[in-house]
Amino acid sequence: MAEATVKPPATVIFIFGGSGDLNQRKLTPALYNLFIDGWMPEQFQIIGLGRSEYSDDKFRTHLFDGIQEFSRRKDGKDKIWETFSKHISYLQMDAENPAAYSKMSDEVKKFAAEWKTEPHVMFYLAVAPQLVPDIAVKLAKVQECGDKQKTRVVVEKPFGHDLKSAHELNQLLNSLFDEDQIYRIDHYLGKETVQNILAMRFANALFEPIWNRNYIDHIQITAAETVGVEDRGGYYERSGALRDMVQNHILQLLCILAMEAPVSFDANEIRNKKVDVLNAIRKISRDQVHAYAVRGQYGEGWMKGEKAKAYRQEKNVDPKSAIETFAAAKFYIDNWRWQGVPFYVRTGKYMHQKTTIVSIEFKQPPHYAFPSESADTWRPNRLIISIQPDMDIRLRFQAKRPGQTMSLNPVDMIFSYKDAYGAGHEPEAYETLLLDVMEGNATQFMRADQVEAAWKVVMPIIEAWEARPPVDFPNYAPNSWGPEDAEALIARDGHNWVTLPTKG
Ligand SMILES: NC(=O)C1=CN([C@@H]2O[C@H](COP(=O)(O)OP(=O)(O)OC[C@H]3O[C@@H](n4cnc5c(N)ncnc54)[C@H](OP(=O)(O)O)[C@@H]3O)[C@@H](O)[C@H]2O)C=CC1
Ligand SMILES: O=C1O[C@H](COP(=O)(O)O)[C@@H](O)[C@H](O)[C@H]1O
Repeated sequence: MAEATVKPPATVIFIFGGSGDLNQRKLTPALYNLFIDGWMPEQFQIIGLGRSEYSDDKFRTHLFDGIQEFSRRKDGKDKIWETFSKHISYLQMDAENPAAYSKMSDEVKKFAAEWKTEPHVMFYLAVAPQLVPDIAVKLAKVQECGDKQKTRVVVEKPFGHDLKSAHELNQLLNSLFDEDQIYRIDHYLGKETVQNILAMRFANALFEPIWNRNYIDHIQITAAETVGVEDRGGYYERSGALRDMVQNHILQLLCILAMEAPVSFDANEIRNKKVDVLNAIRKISRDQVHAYAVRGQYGEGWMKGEKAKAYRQEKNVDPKSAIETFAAAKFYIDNWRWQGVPFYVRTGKYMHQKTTIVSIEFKQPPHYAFPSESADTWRPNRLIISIQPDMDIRLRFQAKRPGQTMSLNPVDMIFSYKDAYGAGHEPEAYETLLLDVMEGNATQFMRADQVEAAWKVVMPIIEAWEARPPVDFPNYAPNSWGPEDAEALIARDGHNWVTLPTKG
């Protein structure tokens, strides 16, 4: 990340779930990296909240361990950490106890007096979703002690459990806070390569003219993980792959790929363009779900030489669980740009390869003038955007093989972030998004209507699956690409899922 020129205003950051996994793994490492790069405000305090008992020092050590394990910079206990850690403290409180909230107001007042300015206040809700409504109601009272315009509430995913609960949560939050105070976070939107799709599409004249149904045959999005559900069985049993990944991350990616060109980078302009895409996705009727969506659950097996438990054997998982750990679907967008172009998406745990890629496959040239034998090696033009772990963009096109015959074969033109900018300099998604919150930039966050529109897309699938428990679970092995039906979903249309070669 480039060095900061203008820093965000003085800010007190309260992290509900300060003692939790997300804070240790992602949030504090992100704030630490922002600090190293000079992006943190001159005056700031990070206050972790939770019921667990921690002294400030013990809490700092716990977070430092997280930095050592998870941060992109694993710096030792040096001067920078020493300075940074002075800005961290811990407040033991039960979020369900209304009386505890006065301690938060006291903290804000204390820092306002110390810094001689009324600070911005960020409430980051990194807690289980069922706690969010209650905390939000109580926070509305805390904000009354300060300047409403300086208060921001960050809500982690999952945002609701279904359309109804998401709508109710939106109504509640909108009754307590203004929409521009609410930051519904989706960390995929903070990923460098995801943001780069916007740059690629809208800062170049090259792609936009062919970015439509006239030239694009179909689009694929794969978000595959090599990890299983690990110790998140309790959460996952109420979620599943469709709610956990498709409703949010994958549909947001689809929006960025399919949206119309924005007039400006104003938050609402971008969100309007994205919500138009969601609203145009063809509704799948419940009785058509089997033709458009596939679910899977991993059984036991082997993963990279280690024995892997079946999902149904994981901690806090029902031994007869019908929850899917894999989901694939085909969507159509009914508008002028995308009519008839299928968007295939898939995501799963314990897949063969950790990879998030977008593949855009172009149509055949209208006329093939080359010798007929060269047609054997003809492959469609394909643009692959690799989001992680490698960050690159590769364009496949036909080239003439050197020699006296007109012999063609497909080649790749590759833009690699690592080669262009060096490795390890790119900020983590949470760095970008936390800085955006401090700066009051909501462009990469979801608006209420976007979240609900995304739920509307997946609800028929959820309802059909819940109404008809699977008979074939578990139906895929760890270290595979999911159930066979997922191959059939795309093979029926004459295509295959695209993968990149695994690196040595
Ligand atoms: N972990 C991850 O990688 C990701 C997590 N998320 C989301 O972030 C949120 C948090 O997840 P995660 O950190 O994994 O969950 P954890 O279970 O690790 O943490 C939950 C936190 O909530 C706190 N908490 C629970 N009840 C109370 C209470 N009554 N009062 C105060 N604090 C309470 C716990 O603190 P204590 O026990 O000390 O009270 C703990 O700090 C979830 O919504 C999750 O979906 C989203 C993306 C990725
Ligand atoms: O939100 C979530 O995302 C992670 C995958 O994130 P990534 O940045 O590693 O791709 C996923 O493991 C988790 O189940 C889900 O809740």
